[in-house]
Amino acid sequence: MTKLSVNINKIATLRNARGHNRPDVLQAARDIERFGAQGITVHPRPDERHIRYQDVRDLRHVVTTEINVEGNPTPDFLDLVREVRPEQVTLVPDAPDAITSNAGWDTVTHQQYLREVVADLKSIGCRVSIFLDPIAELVEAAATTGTDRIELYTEAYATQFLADREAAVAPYRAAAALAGKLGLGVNAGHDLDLDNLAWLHQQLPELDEVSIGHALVCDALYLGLENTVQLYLRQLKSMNS
Ligand SMILES: CC(=O)[C@@H](O)[C@H](O)COP(=O)(O)O
Ligand SMILES: NCC(=O)COP(=O)(O)O
Repeated sequence: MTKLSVNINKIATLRNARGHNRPDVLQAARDIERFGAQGITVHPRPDERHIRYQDVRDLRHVVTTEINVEGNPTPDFLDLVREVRPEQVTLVPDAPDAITSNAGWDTVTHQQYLREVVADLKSIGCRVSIFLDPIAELVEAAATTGTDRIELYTEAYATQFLADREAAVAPYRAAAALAGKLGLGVNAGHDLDLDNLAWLHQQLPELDEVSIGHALVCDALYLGLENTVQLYLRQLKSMNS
């Protein structure tokens, strides 16, 4: 079964635009779970332009499924996850000023560093996932760090999907199969939407979880949050049920 973890960053972006508490990020998380999502993802950035560190602390008392906290393991980030102890931490090598995540880890170059971070996070009970591009040597190097999972960075898939869905998915299918052989779980995320999700899901039987935020929140403006969450869940049903 492939789980849907909804990234609520963009709900916080809207809230922050006015400085009050509308929309209420914690209530949104509760509702998203009630609508059927199996997890809540947040990616607090150093400038706290959307999810704030305090939101992550508060979510710990609200989320009953799983919290997935994404980010670059800076000292502040590591202090936060040590305090909150989310079910999953996804390591993303983004620069402080990145508009959004724009690269995966070079797990070959940063193998030793990642090994230390992974061990630290696993020692406090977090499942760890490493965000990377679908390249065999990156998957192999990730496996040596002790990580539980990888998260395949799907921006390239999403960009190519409409022109050639088979070419778009081929490297992801190979990377997921390799990860499975190496004993790693497989997550995926970035720019997934109602058009491209079902094909990725059908082609990657190893897929444990997708985290989706930007497109899902955009769709919710037109379709409503409950309906939207259920439409995304439906894309993940074909091989699950
Ligand atoms: C790792 C990843 O792909 C997501 O976390 C994405 O970067 C969302 O972050 P933003 O909401 O800041 O764009
Ligand atoms: N890990 C990916 C994520 O959380 C959401 O990415 P996006 O759907 O906002 O592009």
